[in-house]
Amino acid sequence: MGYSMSKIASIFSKQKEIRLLVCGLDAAGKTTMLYVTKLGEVVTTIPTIGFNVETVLYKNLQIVSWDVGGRDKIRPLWRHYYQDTSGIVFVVDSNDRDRIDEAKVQLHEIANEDLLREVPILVFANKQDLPNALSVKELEEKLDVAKFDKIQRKWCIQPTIAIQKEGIQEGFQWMVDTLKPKTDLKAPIIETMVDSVTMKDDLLSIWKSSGLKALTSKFI
Ligand SMILES: Nc1nc2c(ncn2[C@@H]2O[C@H](COP(=O)(O)OP(=O)(O)OP(=O)(O)O)[C@@H](O)[C@H]2O)c(=O)[nH]1
Ligand SMILES: [Mg+2]
Repeated sequence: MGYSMSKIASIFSKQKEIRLLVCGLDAAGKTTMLYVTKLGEVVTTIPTIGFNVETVLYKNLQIVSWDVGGRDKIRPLWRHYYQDTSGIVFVVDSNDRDRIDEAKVQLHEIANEDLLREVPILVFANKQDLPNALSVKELEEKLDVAKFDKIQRKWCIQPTIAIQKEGIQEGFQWMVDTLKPKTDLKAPIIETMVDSVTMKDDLLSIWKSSGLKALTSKFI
């Protein structure tokens, strides 16, 4: 399935600006996903070293990516990137059974961050091409997503093979469908604010023109 960033961006085109946080343990396939998304191509990656935040900007789509493995000392810095994040994309190496518990801990830690507590969570169950890969059903259990259900948190586990460009677009489509009702909800709130500004202007003009100001100033 070949596609490019513009196709993914068009999924998001009705939204203003979408900021997604892509994270996951090292070697999960985050950089590969970013490049597939950006270029529509699989590139050869080397491990992203240090606190290396990768950002892809395209039209109204902003994807910020970093790995969440280990480095406790720099963890407070991450908060800087949480602001205005609309959704979490958590990439898991489904084949790495030894580190699935570590991935679970990281997923729940990031999901519980104050600024991210209400955003939808898309889990890319990556490397589904490998013979030892955990299935979506198994991952649901291992990652304890039932916890998210309890608090009515929106989540989805999307199987992917990043190196074959499979499943990524479907995952982003879920994200935008999930974010849509939220965006629609905002419209009446904005209108109400505009209404109240208009109302305030109307009241002020009545106030000025009707001599009420002079009248009330006698009593105040
Ligand atoms: N078999 C298989 N390998 C994959 C897949 N996606 C990524 N890889 C490989 O996994 C390795 C790690 O991928 P990266 O994209 O560098 O992983 P990362 O999450 O950015 O890793 P860090 O930068 O270390 O955090 C690379 O050799 C990729 O080619 C996949 O779907 N299947
Ligand atoms: Mg990387």
